Amino acid sequence: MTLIKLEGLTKRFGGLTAVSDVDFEIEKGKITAIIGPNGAGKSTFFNLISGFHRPTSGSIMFEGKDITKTPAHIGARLGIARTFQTTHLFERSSVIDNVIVGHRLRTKSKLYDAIFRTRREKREEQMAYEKAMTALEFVGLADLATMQVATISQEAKKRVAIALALATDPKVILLDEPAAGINPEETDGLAELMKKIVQNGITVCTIEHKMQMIMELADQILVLNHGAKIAEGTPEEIKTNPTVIEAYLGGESVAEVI
Ligand SMILES: Nc1ncnc2c1ncn2[C@@H]1O[C@H](COP(=O)(O)OP(=O)(O)OP(=O)(O)O)[C@@H](O)[C@H]1O
Repeated sequence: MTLIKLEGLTKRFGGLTAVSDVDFEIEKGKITAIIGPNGAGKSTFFNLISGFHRPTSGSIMFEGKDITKTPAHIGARLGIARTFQTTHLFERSSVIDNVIVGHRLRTKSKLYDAIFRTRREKREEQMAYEKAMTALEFVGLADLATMQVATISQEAKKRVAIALALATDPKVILLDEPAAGINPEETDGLAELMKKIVQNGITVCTIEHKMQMIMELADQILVLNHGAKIAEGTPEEIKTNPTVIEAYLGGESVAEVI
């Protein structure tokens, strides 16, 4: 079943076409990977789906609804969550406070509520704490909840970034290079976490450069090059696709690389 349907998705920055006329469907309950060389348009593609950029043309349907012009905070409420680089975390705050802030940014209290401490505000504060704790337990970080982010490992920070997205109760989570900068063992741990997310009914869409991980993990892969879709398919199909081999790997012998 299709969760997100993209048609003719295009984003231009001045004269540069970062995403070019992409048709693609993200399947519900699956792990989809977006791959492609540096500058291929992967991050822009995520920014379009999550509403951080508005497409120049084309459309985005989410659960059959047109969300092409929906801004990010509304997209988050509809159930689209994305992770950011770990550099976006507040290093001097605790792990749990980081997750709570992430959740609060997406909940309803307005400044008025915060100042006058309305009942809704207090209720939301309690809810945010509980959501944050549940998300931390889910990603295996409950023990680190009160630690300052600056003192935890890079891998734990990656998990905090994921917890932050999970705390918003998403239907789909967009992961931006979750395994960048961590060792192979930790990469395996993150792959397990992605499987667990999907098993819990949340669709996963990930940008990742670690090919071995993607080939073992993804159900479907979208390959972008210069903003355009050059291939889509299962890992097996992508591994042997001559266009992918040529464009993505510069014609290198493929077998060892993928
Ligand atoms: N806000 C922006 N303004 C202008 N150009 C941009 C902007 N964001 C991205 N670009 C350009 O769009 C192209 C695609 O960039 P994007 O970051 O989406 O690629 P990517 O595949 O995520 O790359 P990487 O793997 O290096 O992160 C690049 O040429 C980039 O310089």
